[in-house]
Amino acid sequence: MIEVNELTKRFGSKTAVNGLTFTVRPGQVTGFLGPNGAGKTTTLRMILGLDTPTSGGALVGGVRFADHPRGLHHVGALLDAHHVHPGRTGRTHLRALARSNGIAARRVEEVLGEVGLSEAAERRVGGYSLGMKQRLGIATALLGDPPVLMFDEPVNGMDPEGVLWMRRLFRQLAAEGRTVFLSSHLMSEMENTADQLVVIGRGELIAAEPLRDFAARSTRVGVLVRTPQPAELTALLTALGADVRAEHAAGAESLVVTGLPAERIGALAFDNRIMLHELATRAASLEEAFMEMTADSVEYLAGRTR
Ligand SMILES: Nc1ncnc2c1ncn2[C@@H]1O[C@H](COP(=O)(O)OP(=O)(O)OP(=O)(O)O)[C@@H](O)[C@H]1O
Repeated sequence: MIEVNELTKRFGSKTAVNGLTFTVRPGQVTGFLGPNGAGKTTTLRMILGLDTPTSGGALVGGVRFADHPRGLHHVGALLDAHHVHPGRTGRTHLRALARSNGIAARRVEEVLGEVGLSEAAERRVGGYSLGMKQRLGIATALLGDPPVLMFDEPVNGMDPEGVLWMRRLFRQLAAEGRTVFLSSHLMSEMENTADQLVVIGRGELIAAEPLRDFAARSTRVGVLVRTPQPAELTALLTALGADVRAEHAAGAESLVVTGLPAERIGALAFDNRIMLHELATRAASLEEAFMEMTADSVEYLAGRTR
């Protein structure tokens, strides 16, 4: 379990993390989401005792990380995959860590196998691809068989097969009863992986809830309508108080209507001899819910700086 309480971090006049409070529970995968610069890495670093909070604090397994002598047995983390000496081989890197943490050399071979690096173990890390470095970072996190695992943007640089492997691994680690906390700036990476979400923007908490609840809160749930008479239908729909937005997807012009059910829209079109090519209720897209809820907190928008 990770408990974050009123965590705040200022760098000079910049507030990177502002009064964050949330809990990450064991037995589930929790996604830590926010646009670039939202404060995810700073939060993870404070949880790990690598940055000192300006105020507030974080507990891992009920204790402050800095107070815990058992290091890798307590929490496993992947923060920066490049943070490995390039001249070392994967195996030497893991063996050195195992030795300094009182972990048997046998465990190094186990984790190398688990992350699929057994064959590359004798190669220098400097020649590893980013995906291989991420795998090595995951092996490092798993070395001490810890109950709590934290990964910062683990999917970066992974190929599609690697992404699938990683998803399965995270789900398996959670099924074993561990606390699994993953950061990402992309909702699509969480959609098939996370049970719970902690969403932040500009250092502040936006949501901490099950992924399903987060999706359901999207206001963009609507009805997709494709018609060769969009102007006529739009006029009728807006006269009834519906909200109509034109959307260009897959080479076709569509309308997304909110405020009226599909049945009413179909009946309205029929009564007014408007032809429909498609009429479908759209489920909430997680990507949309995320974009909508973090829209006010994106630091850098294309074309303008907020
Ligand atoms: N050491 C530092 N000194 C000054 N400002 C910092 C420092 N570290 C982070 N920041 C600022 O704090 C904010 C949060 O940064 P952080 O790296 O935690 O965000 P993030 O959510 O991890 O973003 P990304 O997805 O881009 O990694 C940013 O505006 C960043 O520029």
